[in-house]
Amino acid sequence: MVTDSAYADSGLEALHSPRSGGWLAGAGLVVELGGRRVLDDVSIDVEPGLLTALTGPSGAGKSTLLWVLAGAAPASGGSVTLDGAAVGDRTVAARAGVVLVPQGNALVAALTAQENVLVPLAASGLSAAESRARGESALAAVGLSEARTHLVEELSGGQQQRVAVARALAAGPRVLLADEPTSDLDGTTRETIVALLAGQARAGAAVLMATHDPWCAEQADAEFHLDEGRITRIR
Ligand SMILES: Nc1ncnc2c1ncn2[C@@H]1O[C@H](COP(=O)(O)OP(=O)(O)OP(=O)(O)O)[C@@H](O)[C@H]1O
Repeated sequence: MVTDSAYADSGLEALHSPRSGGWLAGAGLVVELGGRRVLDDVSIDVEPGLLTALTGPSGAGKSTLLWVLAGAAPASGGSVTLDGAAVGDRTVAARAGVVLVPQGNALVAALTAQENVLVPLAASGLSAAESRARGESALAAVGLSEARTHLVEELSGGQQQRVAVARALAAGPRVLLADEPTSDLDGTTRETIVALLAGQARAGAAVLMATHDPWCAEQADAEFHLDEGRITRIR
């Protein structure tokens, strides 16, 4: 388990919005792609206050499940709810505080690290000063203060991954869905990122992390395992 002190050392506490976390639930989800059942009657609870791991082999359906839970991809069966209310499309889910860190980061390569973090904050209606403060704290927490003015296309894969996590944390999400957030990171940075995700959960958010990494899965409070579209709760 990642300790709270590891998180406190990150200096990110002040970022967390006082908004309480939401309980995100997928029930009986079915997704078919290319004639194949990628999610087969999948049910999952992403509970506020917990860091939950989603494990499983490559191609098991982890990314698909995260996208469906985020309202970013449709399911042909089942439902996704946040605190009992249906999660609509991505716009509605985003307004409700559901933040997705997709595999591949989805950063804008021609903007700086700082701009990538600030744009969604400004779009959410925060003042410029508040956005800047949150952005600086988030980038500092992932160890990228000095690189904040670098274009994303000039950053390494691991640095880009950290920018994507900083962008998500700065938003103060109620629900954070992170797809392989540590895949390109070295040991120490990996620990920092997992500590930040755990800290977000301690602050009340529901956090789901898809991961191939057994160490990352061990740090989580709960674990679901997907294999060939079928889900099992491990703990
Ligand atoms: N657009 C698509 N059309 C057809 N099949 C798809 C499509 N997107 C994904 N798939 C298939 O769905 C299955 C699940 O993919 P998904 O990316 O969700 O798995 P994953 O568990 O996240 O894998 P990884 O760990 O390698 O990222 C895979 O077999 C993949 O080939």
